[in-house]
Amino acid sequence: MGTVAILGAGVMGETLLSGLVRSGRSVDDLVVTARRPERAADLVERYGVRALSNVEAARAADTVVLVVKPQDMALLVEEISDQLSPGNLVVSLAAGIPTAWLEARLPAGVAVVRVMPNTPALVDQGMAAVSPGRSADAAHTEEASELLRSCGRVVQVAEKHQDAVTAISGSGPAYIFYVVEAMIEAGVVLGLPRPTATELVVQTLFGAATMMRETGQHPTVLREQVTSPGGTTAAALRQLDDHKVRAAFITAMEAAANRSHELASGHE
Ligand SMILES: NC(=O)C1=CN([C@@H]2O[C@H](COP(=O)(O)OP(=O)(O)OC[C@H]3O[C@@H](n4cnc5c(N)ncnc54)[C@H](OP(=O)(O)O)[C@@H]3O)[C@@H](O)[C@H]2O)C=CC1
Ligand SMILES: O=C(O)[C@@H]1CCC=N1
Repeated sequence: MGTVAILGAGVMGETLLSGLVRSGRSVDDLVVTARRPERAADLVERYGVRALSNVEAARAADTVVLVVKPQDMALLVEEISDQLSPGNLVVSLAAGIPTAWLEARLPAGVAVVRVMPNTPALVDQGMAAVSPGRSADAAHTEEASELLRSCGRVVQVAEKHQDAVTAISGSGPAYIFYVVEAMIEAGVVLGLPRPTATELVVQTLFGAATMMRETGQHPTVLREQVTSPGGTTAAALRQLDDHKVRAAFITAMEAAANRSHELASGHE
């Protein structure tokens, strides 16, 4: 795979960097860039990786991973475009930016793969979806998948589904943390010490997630197993239905997908 440059090593860029290092990738084959010198120095110190300018990194790399915010992408691509040629693979982790948008701003024939990762990659439990652009072949897609497989699972999806993927698994961890926060608050309202409420909720989430993965049973079946007739769970779920929580989740994820779609046209 040669040298991999991670351009814009913030939250997601560092998550990928750490996954590659944990999976045994030599730091000699990795370079990073950052906008702020203190951020670059911090990554150099903690990972032993080289930090370069965007232009130097693009020149040194075989695979260039773009991890700046969608709103910063146009400037970055303009800066590095001259350094790239069809021998390079460009992997974009940005929400909303189509491969065609990048291809139009890069030299003809440069392979582009669009990826939507998520932050649980930090603990090797990431979920990423990859979509090849027009000039990317199966080997390029595999190369991008291998990068993300260093820290979790990878599926390939048609690019038209990437806004939906972004809404579901890209942003997904935030919705789960939001639910966890609400449940912890409920425990506190009910009189539990906050650390106890936190432990109860986090282990319940971990247990429920493990059950879904290990039993392979549909969540509806697992929910029904908890819901005794006339019992406590039924009383709670009725309130969630009365408050249209399921509908709110669907509307929320539609909003996320719409926002992902908007980001390509440079909306602030
Ligand atoms: N966070 C997440 O859960 C996920 C994020 N993504 C995508 O990943 C991308 C990055 O998101 P995230 O990591 O959260 O954001 P961050 O702001 O944490 O990271 C982006 C980094 O890029 C730096 N940067 C901006 N412009 C340049 C530049 N021209 N040259 C070098 N570095 C630059 C920023 O510097 P500075 O610190 O100075 O602003 C920042 O450190 C986004 O496109 C997002 O859509 C995808 C899936 C999940
Ligand atoms: O909120 C965002 O825009 C990014 C993309 C998916 C998760 N975080």
